Amino acid sequence: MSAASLPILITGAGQRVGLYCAERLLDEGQPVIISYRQERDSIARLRERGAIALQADFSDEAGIMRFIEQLRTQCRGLRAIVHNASQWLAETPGAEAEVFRQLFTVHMLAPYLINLHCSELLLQSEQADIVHVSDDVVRKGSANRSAYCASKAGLESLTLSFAARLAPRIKVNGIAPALLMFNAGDDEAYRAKALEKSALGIEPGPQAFYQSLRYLLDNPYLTGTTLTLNGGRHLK
Ligand SMILES: NC(=O)C1=CN([C@@H]2O[C@H](COP(=O)(O)OP(=O)(O)OC[C@H]3O[C@@H](n4cnc5c(N)ncnc54)[C@H](OP(=O)(O)O)[C@@H]3O)[C@@H](O)[C@H]2O)C=CC1
Ligand SMILES: Nc1nc2c(c(=O)[nH]1)N=C([C@H](O)[C@@H](O)CO)CN2
Repeated sequence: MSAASLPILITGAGQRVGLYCAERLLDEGQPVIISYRQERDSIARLRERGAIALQADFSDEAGIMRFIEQLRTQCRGLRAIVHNASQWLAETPGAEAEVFRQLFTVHMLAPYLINLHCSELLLQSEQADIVHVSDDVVRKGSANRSAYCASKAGLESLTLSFAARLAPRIKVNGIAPALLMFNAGDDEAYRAKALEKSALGIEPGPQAFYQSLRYLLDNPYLTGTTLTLNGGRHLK
């Protein structure tokens, strides 16, 4: 079936980067399915534009499997799956194991189970892609967010494994961003320090990410690749 008519699934697209990508795909006439955890005004706007929005909490296996069952009733095939859902959690003292479990579940178990159970939907599309969203911090580790970093490193390993497992019919790649968008609570000192960490010193916004996603979706000769999108952080 022609790729253009089948939807692209973006997980965690109720806000920020995922929402921006969903809006841009809809602008281009691409059908979209999103998952979201919390109800937001953005969800209604996406539905008004024709997107299918499925509520899902990937904090345990049961929630992931409920989403997969819902998804399979909503579409007969998929053009691509973008594993964007993520929590940027630091380990809170005394709750380290629970934080680690949550991060492993959303960043590794959810993509793993969704890929296992939904790759047959991708096989309905002439062009088929899976995109894992990791983090440039995997490159050197993180003293402050070790569990987050480890879970994203595991996701990068899944990129390699699924690329080998699903070739040649399905391409599997990743994007490893550094700072894309600050959060509302980030103060000036934090912002200045974060900008200083890269050679280009900018907050690029979600459009830089979307350009990378477009590249992976449009290029037929890429699989098992994780794109660095970090403003030259590795040069500092
Ligand atoms: N923003 C940045 O500067 C950077 C982002 N990245 C990566 O890029 C991607 C997009 O970043 P950004 O837009 O900031 O991401 P967000 O922090 O906004 O998270 C995206 C969505 O993930 C959803 N989510 C979180 N936990 C769960 C869960 N357990 N089950 C289901 N959904 C969940 C949230 O849903 P809800 O809001 O409904 O709870 C949220 O809207 C992420 O993978 C992130 O790790 C990497 C480096 C830098
Ligand atoms: N799920 C999220 N992951 C990350 C976020 C975020 O807001 N949500 N933000 C970052 C930072 O921008 C970091 O890259 C620079 O300080 C990392 N991951």
